[in-house]
Amino acid sequence: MVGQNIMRNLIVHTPSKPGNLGKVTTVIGAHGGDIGDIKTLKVGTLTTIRDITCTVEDATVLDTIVKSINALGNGIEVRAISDDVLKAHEGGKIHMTSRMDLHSIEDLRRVYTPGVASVCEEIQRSPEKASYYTSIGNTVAIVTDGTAILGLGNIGPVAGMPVMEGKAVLFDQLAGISGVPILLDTSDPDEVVETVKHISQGYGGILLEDIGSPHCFEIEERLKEDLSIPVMHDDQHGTAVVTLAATLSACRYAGVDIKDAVVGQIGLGAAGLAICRMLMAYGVSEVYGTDPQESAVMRLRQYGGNVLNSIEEVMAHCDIVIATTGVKGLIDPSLVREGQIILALSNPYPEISPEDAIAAGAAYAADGRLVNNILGFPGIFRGALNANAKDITYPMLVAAAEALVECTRHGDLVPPPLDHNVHKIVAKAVERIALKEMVHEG
Ligand SMILES: NC(=O)c1ccc[n+]([C@@H]2O[C@H](COP(=O)([O-])OP(=O)(O)OC[C@H]3O[C@@H](n4cnc5c(N)ncnc54)[C@H](O)[C@@H]3O)[C@@H](O)[C@H]2O)c1
Ligand SMILES: O=C(O)C[C@H](O)C(=O)O
Ligand SMILES: [Mg+2]
Repeated sequence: MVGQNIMRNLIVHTPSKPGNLGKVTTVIGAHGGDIGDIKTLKVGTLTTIRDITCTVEDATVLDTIVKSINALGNGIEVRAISDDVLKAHEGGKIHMTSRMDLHSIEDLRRVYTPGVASVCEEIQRSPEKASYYTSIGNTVAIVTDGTAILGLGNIGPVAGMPVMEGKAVLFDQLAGISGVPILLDTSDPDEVVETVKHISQGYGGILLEDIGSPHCFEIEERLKEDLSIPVMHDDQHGTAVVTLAATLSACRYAGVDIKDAVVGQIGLGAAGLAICRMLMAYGVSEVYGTDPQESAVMRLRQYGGNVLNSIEEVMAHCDIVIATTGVKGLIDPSLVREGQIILALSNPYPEISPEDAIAAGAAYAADGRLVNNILGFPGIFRGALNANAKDITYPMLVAAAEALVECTRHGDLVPPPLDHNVHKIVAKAVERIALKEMVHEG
């Protein structure tokens, strides 16, 4: 559903009689509202109160829905509309907490002065003990310059903070990692690299997030080169891992060897170029891409990809089409061919909705809510930190993608993002490869 832009909660009162909820949901659906959760807040003898989560295209549609529900009459009424998304963000989504309780002066002396001094000295004598006696080894900096926040563009790091806090929530809940947002007021690669290098000793890893192309490429390459902790640009490699997993599953259902698949990538920025590179490195021989920016197209050529001139050409030529342009509704349903696989991954709005793609003949279709790097970065970093890896390598990323395929139920493209077991399996697979690589190096 392209354009399902706003989510609101409708507090609806109905007389406590069967059939009234049905009337309300019918009205919402008839006007194009997408119903999420329905919570019953109160069942009284006379009145039932429900909280209905509803996603709609814009405020006008919402207004029409509310008026139409109220027009049902007979005591059916929308009593309040609340914005639960904004409410959930009040005060921010994260908070640094202590792992120790302070109950006594003794606790204080152990946790803080003077006891703490001996731990400082211990680390001074043996710096490697910092990973044991501090939280550094389990903390990842989430670094952004705010230049490519989702598909919203260059809205700046402060406006992008809710996304960074979101990534920290996912790190914590899915991988037990502390994620600390770092907002940079510069996009200059020299300055970004210098700044991140200067703060890096406080972290076990660096997740670069929503840094736009092309400067993201240089920044990531230089930081990987200069730092001896794992560095990964999520929008490049986290996305590529999950997309490879989805592509592997899709090929399996279509009975096609991924190496023989004809893949087209629309948008060759951070996500798109990394997806192409990942698929080519995995052995897909026919990878095509398109992008209005000549420099983006040149980069694809450099890595051995083929260039097509338009979206129409990609849609006409490729069996699997992946889009990461940030442009809502870019793919016209008339371009979709029977049996095609369409992954329209831009957030918050896909290039074509899965429903429209399927209706137009696609065999499989997904958007960026489903095929999302949430399935990649938490487990990848958990595995890398567990192994004490100095880098995140291509074999570690492939292991993550293959672990995701293993966890995918038949008929789905990727596993459910909130299944903690999935993230554990990804982490284990990444850790195994990291340890193997370290043995080879050592
Ligand atoms: N689902 C996920 O997990 C996931 C992960 C990363 C990025 N994304 C989404 O992908 C989108 C792009 O992110 P990014 O970090 O790669 O941004 P980016 O700015 O680096 O890249 C966007 C690219 O799309 C190109 N583009 C714009 N209009 C186009 C058009 N009409 N045809 C072809 N190409 C076009 C641009 O020239 C640019 O090269 C965003 O919406 C983001 O939310 C999704
Ligand atoms: O944040 C997401 O949902 C995925 C991705 O990192 C994006 O930028 O869209
Ligand atoms: Mg991102």
